Amino acid sequence: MLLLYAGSGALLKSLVSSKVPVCSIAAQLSQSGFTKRPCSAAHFSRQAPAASRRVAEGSARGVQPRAQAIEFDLEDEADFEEVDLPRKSVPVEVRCFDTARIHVEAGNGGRGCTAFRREKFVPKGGPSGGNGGEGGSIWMEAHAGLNSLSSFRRQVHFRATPGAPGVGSNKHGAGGSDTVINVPPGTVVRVSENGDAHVIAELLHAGQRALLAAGGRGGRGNASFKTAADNAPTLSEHGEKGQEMWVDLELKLVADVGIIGVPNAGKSTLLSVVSAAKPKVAPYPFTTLTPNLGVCELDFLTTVFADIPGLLEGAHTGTGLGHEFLRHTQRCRLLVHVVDGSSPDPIGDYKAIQTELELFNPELIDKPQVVAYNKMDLPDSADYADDVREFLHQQGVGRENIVAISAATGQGVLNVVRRVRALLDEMPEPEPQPLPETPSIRDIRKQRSAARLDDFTIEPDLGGPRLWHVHGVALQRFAQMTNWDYYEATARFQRVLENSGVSSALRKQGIMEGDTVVIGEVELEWTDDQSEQALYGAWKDAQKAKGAVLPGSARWPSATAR
Ligand SMILES: Nc1nc2c(ncn2[C@@H]2O[C@H](COP(=O)(O)OP(=O)(O)OP(=O)(O)O)[C@@H](O)[C@H]2O)c(=O)[nH]1
Ligand SMILES: [Mg+2]
Repeated sequence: MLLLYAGSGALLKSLVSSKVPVCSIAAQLSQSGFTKRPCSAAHFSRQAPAASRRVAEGSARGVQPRAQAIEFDLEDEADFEEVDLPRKSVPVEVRCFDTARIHVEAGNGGRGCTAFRREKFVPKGGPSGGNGGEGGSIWMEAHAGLNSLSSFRRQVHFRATPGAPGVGSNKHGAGGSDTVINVPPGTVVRVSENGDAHVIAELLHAGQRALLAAGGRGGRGNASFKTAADNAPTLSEHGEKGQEMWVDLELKLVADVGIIGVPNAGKSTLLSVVSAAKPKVAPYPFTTLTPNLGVCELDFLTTVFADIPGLLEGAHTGTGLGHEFLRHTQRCRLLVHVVDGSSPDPIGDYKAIQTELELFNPELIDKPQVVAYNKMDLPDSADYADDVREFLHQQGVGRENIVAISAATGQGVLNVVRRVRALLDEMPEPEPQPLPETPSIRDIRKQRSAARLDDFTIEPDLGGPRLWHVHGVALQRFAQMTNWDYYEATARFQRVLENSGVSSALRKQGIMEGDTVVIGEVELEWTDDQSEQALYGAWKDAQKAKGAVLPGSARWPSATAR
């Protein structure tokens, strides 16, 4: 025969009423992350005497016992039939409340224009194509009114608008508009490159902004290519592509005090008493799924409290979303550990949470802690307060840091706040953390233009159709911005291939007539004939194959005259 003592959790209640065998209850509970008490028979036997004594004492005093005992007959096979219980899992909405992965795409630059000034009495008016506008950028801003990343469940992709194309009469295109993504203060932004994640921004204070993706540069119009040698160029560029990437967001709340404890201990109730916050309070575990913040004012000093969702045994391994919840404690200067006095084993609860803190991050256990022994208004809790206090003292917790409270009636809550304030005052002011430098658009542009055209690598792929991949940041951008509709642009690209050493490197590696050279998204066919006629012929054929009408006219100085 085995005794199972069930506490006040809704899950336990449902299991208790369904009278499921102990083994399947244990399996169900551990599956659901509830690895607490009912895990092993050994644990039951340790708890059982104390709990039955308390139940008996409670009934003697006419108190409704909060723990129920159910008997299972190990001999009776009927008790061991498999029962199909609905699997309790953590609700879906918590899955991404403090981490999120989003895709940001800045706007492309606008296309440059090829145009010539045509005006009565102004013969040979010259090139007048304007430049394209810059693409909009993506910014991230910390917003004081937010406390979770849950909005990113609904929206994952963020785009900024592209720049407008340039037009004739030297009119430049308008810039695209920026997109600002609001996040709660305490958000860390990471980018993964080749499996390595590095922080690109950390938004700690409301109003702080960081650039995530810079918009592309506008393409130059033909007026920009006018030189003494070529005063009527037909050449213009496409706009540069805006940066795009997947970024990982992680929220680590910024609060002075973190309220921690097992589920249902009364953490949210405590927050609602010490501050004007109105978190949901309910008599079942996991009422709180996203941390709540509250501001408490005492002696003209404000303290920010964070009510962290309940932690379970095994939280450091991620059980019951432990990682997500524990992460929030990292930035708190001090912890208030709420112990549920009405729990069958308050000391076990305390120890379990301390172990989880230590296993998650040993620094957490060194944070100053105030232990709030809660629910003192209940007779059971009050009876065991002294035992618990003595135990905590033996564990090294200073007597002044153990406060018996009743969050529901407000008894002792002021003492908690006073103690918290005293500890905070004793602590040195936190040094302002150096924020990671977030590059400005100018920095990003500088960085991009620092890339050199002769900095490239060649990767042959001769297995099937003979391909030669040429990798190089500057070269790929050059290919992307080249407007192949104009012969002059094609000829310019050809010159760049020669001058940067790509052509000679390809020749050296044994490229053959008809092979394909891939540069970014552009594919070119290799021919050994490097004469201008051959290049023009190839360009003209490509344009015809595209069905493009060759630009220009008999009056317009263009390649069609050739
Ligand atoms: N009698 C009594 N009940 C309390 C006290 N504090 C909290 N409770 C009750 O305990 C239950 C749980 O309270 P919550 O504040 O939601 O507990 P929590 O720790 O935030 O729970 P989770 O968010 O689920 O982790 C509620 O029914 C509260 O009314 C108290 O001091 N005395
Ligand atoms: Mg709560």
